[in-house]
Amino acid sequence: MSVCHTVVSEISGDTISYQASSPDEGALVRGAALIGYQFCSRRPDRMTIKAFDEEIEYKILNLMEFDSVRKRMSLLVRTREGKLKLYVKGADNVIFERLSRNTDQQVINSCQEQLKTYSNKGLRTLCFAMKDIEPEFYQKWNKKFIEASLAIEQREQKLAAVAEEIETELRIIGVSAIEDKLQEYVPETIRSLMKAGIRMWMLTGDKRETAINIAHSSSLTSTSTKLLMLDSRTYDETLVKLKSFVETSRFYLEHGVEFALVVGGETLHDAFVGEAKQLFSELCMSCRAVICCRMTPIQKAEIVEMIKSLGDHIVLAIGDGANDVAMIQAANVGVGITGEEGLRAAASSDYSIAQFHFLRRLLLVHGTWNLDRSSKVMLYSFYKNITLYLIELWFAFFSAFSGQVLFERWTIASFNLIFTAWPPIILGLFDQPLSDKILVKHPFLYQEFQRTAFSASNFAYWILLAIWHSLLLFNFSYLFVGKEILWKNGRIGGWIILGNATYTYTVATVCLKSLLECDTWNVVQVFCSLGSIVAWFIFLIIYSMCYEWGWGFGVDMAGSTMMLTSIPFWLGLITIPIWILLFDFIVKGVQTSFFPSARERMVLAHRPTKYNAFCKECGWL
Ligand SMILES: Nc1ncnc2c1ncn2[C@@H]1O[C@H](COP(=O)(O)OP(=O)(O)OP(=O)(O)O)[C@@H](O)[C@H]1O
Ligand SMILES: [Mg+2]
Repeated sequence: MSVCHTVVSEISGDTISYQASSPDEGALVRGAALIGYQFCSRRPDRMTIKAFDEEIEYKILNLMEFDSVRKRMSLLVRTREGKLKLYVKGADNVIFERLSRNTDQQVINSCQEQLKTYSNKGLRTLCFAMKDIEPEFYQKWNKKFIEASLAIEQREQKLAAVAEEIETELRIIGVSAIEDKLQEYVPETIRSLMKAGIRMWMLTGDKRETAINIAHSSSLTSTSTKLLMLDSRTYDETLVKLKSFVETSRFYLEHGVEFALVVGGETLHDAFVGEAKQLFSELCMSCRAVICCRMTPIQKAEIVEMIKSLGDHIVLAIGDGANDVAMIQAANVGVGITGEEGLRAAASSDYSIAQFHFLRRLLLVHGTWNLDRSSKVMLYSFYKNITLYLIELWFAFFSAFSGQVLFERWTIASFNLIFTAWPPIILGLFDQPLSDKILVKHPFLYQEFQRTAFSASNFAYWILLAIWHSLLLFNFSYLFVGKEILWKNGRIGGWIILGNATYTYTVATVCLKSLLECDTWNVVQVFCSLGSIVAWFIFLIIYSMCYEWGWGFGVDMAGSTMMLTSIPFWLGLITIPIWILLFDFIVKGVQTSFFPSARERMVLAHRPTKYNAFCKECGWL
């Protein structure tokens, strides 16, 4: 424990502190120090340990580093007496495969017994083994090792192959167990996410018993969950097992029995082939949870790819170690946890969080808000553009397809750029359909928002609404300022007055519509919507003066400010947007009162009790 590792020590005064890239190694070295074998220092070629009061120095000859595929590491040292010793530590299955054939069966049995006891308690286990190396063998082997270390191509594979040659005929020297404490609120988070309709899979490099235990303690499975163990070694065996499990799962589903699937890394490649793949995916999709143990990083990524290929699934992968990087990158959404295992996972993820339980807020609150906001922004953007441009179409019918456009060209260009730019931006940034506390408290809302935020019918509704609004806007505008006498002196308007008035009513309707669509009003939202309408008036006044000031452009708009002195124009501004939006308001009111969705019921149930918000469904301030 105090020799075979890659921990680095820092000595300050009498105390030695350890820096370890793997928390397990740090724990083992500290554990060894507690029982009298203190690791003191490491230089590139030698290390010192203090066994009780005696200092022992080892010359470090070769280090075969740990990786998640080899699931072991080894260190070859020369002792003071000149003997060559290889120390190996790693996962139980890899160490047992490499033990000497002469190993006493009783020792193996007692180790396995001990490992079982530990892993049933959810502890992470490791096996330790060693071997004496003959100098002649070492000479030959070391040449190959140096060659592999200097290789430019496939260095890792070559080093692993050389290591494989020496890591044989081992003598077991013991097993260890480390408690891998769950972070805070892991069970609560998993329960919430499952209630939100998210399927949870646990992919771990750990052994089966430990994985099952951790699944229990993290609420992924409960005591009543039936476990289907898929641990066969051959394809035929896997196929037979899968067929019977599919039958069992159908029975469980019919009788409402909760069940989970446990798959080992060795079985996984068989489950991904031919007929087995079909059965495996059916089984996985019907389980409460899937636990995959003894996974290599590549297998984790393969599973993510498989789920993505099974249909319309969005996969989120969350992990904290370097062995989770491939999986995080393969997933649609990758989340890395920064912590004891370094920053590799966080660096390759889309979102990085410090604690697992932040995932609950990330998904249930920010996920829900973002989905709702993005859908609204998108639908609203389609709506406002269709509304404006269809008016041109109605005008084309009206002007017998003369080619004349209703709006002045700069005002058309400024519609998206200035006068209706801010309402959707603010809607997308600040709208809060429900407060974060409610969303965390009622995880089912996550699914409800997914169902209602965006759908083909919703999209069609907005398009039809835009067509309807554009028709109303054009016809009402024509009614108010098209032919009527607009001024006291008996003058009527004309094309440019009709165009500017229709544009004004459109900007007002579209900006007020954004207020009607957002679930919460705040100062910025109100300011931007009303401010956009005011901005149009300021633009109109300045632009209509440009020609007069001799700037050489804006001839079409010259003198348009006279529109502002017409009473019918102002009458139209007060009534047209309100008439148009009143219809929307009534539709919404009827729908919310008589056919409320779960989301609307929640909004009504949690409406603010103070004079601090606007609840559009019940229409009170
Ligand atoms: N530093 C190490 N030296 C030797 N063996 C190790 C070391 N760290 C882990 N192992 C063994 O290798 C196995 C695989 O490790 P890996 O890091 O891929 O997954 P894990 O840490 O067990 O699980 P997870 O996927 O949840 O991180 C471990 O279960 C353990 O038995
Ligand atoms: Mg790990």
